[in-house]
Amino acid sequence: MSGRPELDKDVSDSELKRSRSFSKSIKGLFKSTSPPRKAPGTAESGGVGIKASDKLKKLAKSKELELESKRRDPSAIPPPRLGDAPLAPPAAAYRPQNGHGSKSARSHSYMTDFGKLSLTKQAGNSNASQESLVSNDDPKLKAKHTSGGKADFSFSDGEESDYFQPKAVRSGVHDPTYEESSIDNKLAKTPDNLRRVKSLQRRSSNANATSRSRSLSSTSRYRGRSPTQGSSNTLREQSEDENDAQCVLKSKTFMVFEDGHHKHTLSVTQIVSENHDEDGAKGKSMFSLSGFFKGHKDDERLESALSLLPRARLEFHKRLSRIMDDELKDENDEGSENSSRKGSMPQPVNPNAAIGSEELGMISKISKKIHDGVVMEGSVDDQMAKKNYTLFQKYGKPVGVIGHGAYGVVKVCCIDTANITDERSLDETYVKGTKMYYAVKKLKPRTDEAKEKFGTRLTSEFIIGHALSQRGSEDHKSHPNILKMLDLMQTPDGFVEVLEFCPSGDLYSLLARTAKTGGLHVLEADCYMKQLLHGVQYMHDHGIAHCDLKPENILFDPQGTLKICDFGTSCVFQTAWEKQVHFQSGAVGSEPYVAPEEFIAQREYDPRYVDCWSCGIIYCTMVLGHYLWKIALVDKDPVYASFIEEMRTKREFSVFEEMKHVSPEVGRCRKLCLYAIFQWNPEKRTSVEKLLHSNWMKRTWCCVPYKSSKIAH
Ligand SMILES: Nc1ncnc2c1ncn2[C@@H]1O[C@H](COP(=O)(O)OP(=O)(O)OP(=O)(O)O)[C@@H](O)[C@H]1O
Repeated sequence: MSGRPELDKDVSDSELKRSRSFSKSIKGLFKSTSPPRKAPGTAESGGVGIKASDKLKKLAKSKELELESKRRDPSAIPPPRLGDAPLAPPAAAYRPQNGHGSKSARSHSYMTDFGKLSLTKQAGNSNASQESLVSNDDPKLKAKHTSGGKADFSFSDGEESDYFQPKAVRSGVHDPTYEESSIDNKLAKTPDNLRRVKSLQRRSSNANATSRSRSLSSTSRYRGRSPTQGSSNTLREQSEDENDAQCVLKSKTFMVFEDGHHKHTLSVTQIVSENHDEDGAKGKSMFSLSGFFKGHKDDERLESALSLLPRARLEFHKRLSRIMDDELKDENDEGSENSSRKGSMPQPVNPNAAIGSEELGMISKISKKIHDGVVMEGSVDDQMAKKNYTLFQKYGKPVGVIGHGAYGVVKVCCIDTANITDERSLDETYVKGTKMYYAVKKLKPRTDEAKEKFGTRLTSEFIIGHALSQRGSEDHKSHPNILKMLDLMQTPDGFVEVLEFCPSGDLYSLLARTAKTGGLHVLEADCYMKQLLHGVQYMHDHGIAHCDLKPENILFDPQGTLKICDFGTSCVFQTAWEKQVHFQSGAVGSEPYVAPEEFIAQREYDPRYVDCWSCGIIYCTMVLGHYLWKIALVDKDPVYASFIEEMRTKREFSVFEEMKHVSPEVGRCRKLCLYAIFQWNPEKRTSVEKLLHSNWMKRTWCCVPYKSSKIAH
């Protein structure tokens, strides 16, 4: 998302291009050009899958142990090699500039929009605000981990053995009575607190039931602990919280209770609190003529938008198979050249992949639409109108503008379910009272953009988003941390995507808002990190890497459920027909979040490890309140250069060493994870999956229960 000025102007100046496009990956399905690659973290040789089979795992075990012992060697981060230009600058480039030596680098800040706090000041502030909780830490634990200073660049033995953990943790329901050393649990150890925890757990299940008011699709297996809104529910829960557990920390966006649980209290955009009439006009400010004339013509075009998806709400795969069949039928009719394609379609070997034959059919259909241009000049296609609701009929009228993207405006549409008389299924989104809100993102080619490029971007963004939205579990429910892509509609002058609406904005805005008050609380950041990792892992499980993870592409609902969005530059590293992981080359994304291997010319990299790096940077941005560095190139960024230098000479990085946590033990686990993430050599880097199994994440209280996730909670 780039609907706002970038954090740093330089970032947009040097826009990074994508070397391996989505379409290229798709083309590669039938005519594979790149040989199967062995991905780091996969044990299989030859046809490499995301995960090694059990048998192969056993076979590889001895090798893994050997590798593991090597990884524990502090020299795992090698010094930059001269051969690795541009990562290896002349020696002078390593020298601290402007006084930003290894220590003073901490006071260097690239901070622009988040506020003018330097790192030193920021750390000081947040430490002070968190001090009250530190005293609750178990002194035994403190003593136990006094050694926890130096980085060993890997997880401790405990991290690995905890992989096979008791059911209570694996179930995905956070069980504070299990996690011995978590700060949350320590706080919950007194009989009084245990009683409160039980009461909270009971309430949690009640809340799950009431949360249905939030979404009309009540079958979702992923449900947040607290109901979205519906003022009575919110008020009831709030008062129960206050009765049951005393609030020990409160900020504008976050509350921590003495028993360790927390609650996010994100503000909601004004658009949803305004009262809109049937025509989408605001109840009070009806005479805002400028607004009326500005949006009017545009809205007219939106009104006639029709879905490119079939109307009937069949099961996802049936729905898409139908498109596929139609498409193949069309192609067969067109000529004998294509007629053999159906028969020669390879059998899927990877059922988890988000991109399968259904998506391929959709890509073909959408690409054709884009290529043929606008077919609905000025009026609604009669045939389609019979089958389809228009945008206004299905998603309501626009009630406001939520953002300006690089490719068009993002509007909010609202439909009052009380006025719906026919039988129809409604897509899951933000609900307030009887009103449902959708984000409607207009997509049109930039003036200088070639049709083909626009087509690639559109299909990438929509197909990947839509496929991920539908494949959350066995019963095709979505994942809580992936923004739902609900529909793609065609207007007389372009296309619009209909998205689940997130009324609490994006992480970038949240960081900007909270910068004045000391930034996010560390427990708040930890919870978001855990959600982010879950969302990214889910993408990776389905053969997709995001490749542009940054605060602008992370949205929130008011309860703090994090949603990853914007799949326009995502990479399909594995489709339904592939066992191997496809690597890519060339830098993609925003500079501060781009992993170092992406800058190495001609070097192919595993996109999953790039996502892992970006998650680490996002986390640091959340806790520091500013970028960790401007770009991961030693000759361009003195802070990154000092990171490399400090790691080489001292095997630690002062910024990570000085990051405070409310629990020293959790802080120690976190530090190990940070060192494991920021391995500039991707082959030595940890993975998102390993991070989710780390002691840091296991000790992190997360407010989203991942019931059907295979990842331990
Ligand atoms: N579903 C949504 N709910 C709430 N706000 C949204 C939603 N989608 C987008 N926004 C807001 O609109 C702004 C612009 O979004 P958009 O996706 O167009 O950005 P973009 O990155 O420029 O797009 P693109 O990457 O396609 O160029 C975002 O900054 C975000 O805050």
